[in-house]
Amino acid sequence: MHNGSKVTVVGAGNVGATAAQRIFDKGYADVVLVDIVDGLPQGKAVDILESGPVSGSDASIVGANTYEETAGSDVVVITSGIARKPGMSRDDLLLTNMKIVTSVVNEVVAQSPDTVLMPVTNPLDAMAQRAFQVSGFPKQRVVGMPDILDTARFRTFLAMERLDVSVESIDAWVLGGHGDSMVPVVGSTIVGGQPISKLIPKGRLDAIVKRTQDGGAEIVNYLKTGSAYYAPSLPPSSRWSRPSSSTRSRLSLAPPTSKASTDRRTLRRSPGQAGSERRGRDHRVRPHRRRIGRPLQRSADAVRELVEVMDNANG
Ligand SMILES: NC(=O)C1=CN([C@@H]2O[C@H](COP(=O)(O)OP(=O)(O)OC[C@H]3O[C@@H](n4cnc5c(N)ncnc54)[C@H](O)[C@@H]3O)[C@@H](O)[C@H]2O)C=CC1
Ligand SMILES: CC(=O)C(=O)O
Repeated sequence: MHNGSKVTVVGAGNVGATAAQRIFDKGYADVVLVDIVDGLPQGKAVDILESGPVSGSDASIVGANTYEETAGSDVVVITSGIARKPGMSRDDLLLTNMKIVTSVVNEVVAQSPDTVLMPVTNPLDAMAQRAFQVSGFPKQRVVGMPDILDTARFRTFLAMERLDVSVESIDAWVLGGHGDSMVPVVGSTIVGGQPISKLIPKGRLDAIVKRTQDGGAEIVNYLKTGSAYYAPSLPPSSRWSRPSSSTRSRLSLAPPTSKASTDRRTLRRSPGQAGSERRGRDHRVRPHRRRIGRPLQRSADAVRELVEVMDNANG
């Protein structure tokens, strides 16, 4: 059932182990699960492997505390790092996770120089930027995950408004960074061919936008000892192997060579699929640029501040 691809997942905690399980279950790739905790990735990998006869997966999965097994990975998903607790923002994780992501990227790139890096660790935009800097990869090979999550949350909350349609019929987009200032684009949200503003009153839409922006905090406040991991562990690699009409956009990052270029590049979540889809998306978002321009600028500023803190920390 698997297709010969190899995905490494670094971090065998909540997000990493769940992502590994999903990739394995679907047979998208053989999986290497890496963690610094002795026995943790090995134990989880064997446990997942033993589920193969039940899930019907013939993929392989191994756990490791070092990186030799990861050699030749097509994709490396980076989930290693600390997660926030109630009262913390994603940004509070910055310097601790910067050091972890830096060392992990050095290790994985040494083994898989042609891989695609997919950082998940928070604060995501800053970590993706870090991975980009440390790896020296072209921006197309450093792809942050969160817009899949943010957009999934937005679509879920819209679907809860008794629209009586499948979530698959809700075509929506969230732009900007994966932080409190993310920008759900109400103006380009379409349900069954209808603009969302025709189906849901403005007050409710405002509340849905806010709930999407606070989606991570909502779950942290329930869990108290960690953050969300089921929705965040959607295996993005499946998007590459199985593109569909509901393919979401992805965030790619480029170097902050100037304020303007940081804004433009940091905030462009480029569809990771066909050029035709990209043109379609641009066409849909362009009319709303004026309305979302300022919120996107705020989101870019927030990301830039984090990148500057990292640069000053010189880690
Ligand atoms: N961008 C996004 O949308 C999301 C990001 N996250 C972030 O993902 C990260 C992981 O979250 P969880 O899995 O819930 O945390 P967790 O605490 O369950 O797992 C983290 C794992 O990383 C491992 N680790 C730490 N340092 C390491 C290193 N140097 N090398 C290898 N492994 C190392 C730990 O041993 C632990 O097993 C957090 O930073 C969290 O904020 C979580 C959900 C969504
Ligand atoms: C953890 C996180 O970033 C989220 O749930 O959005």
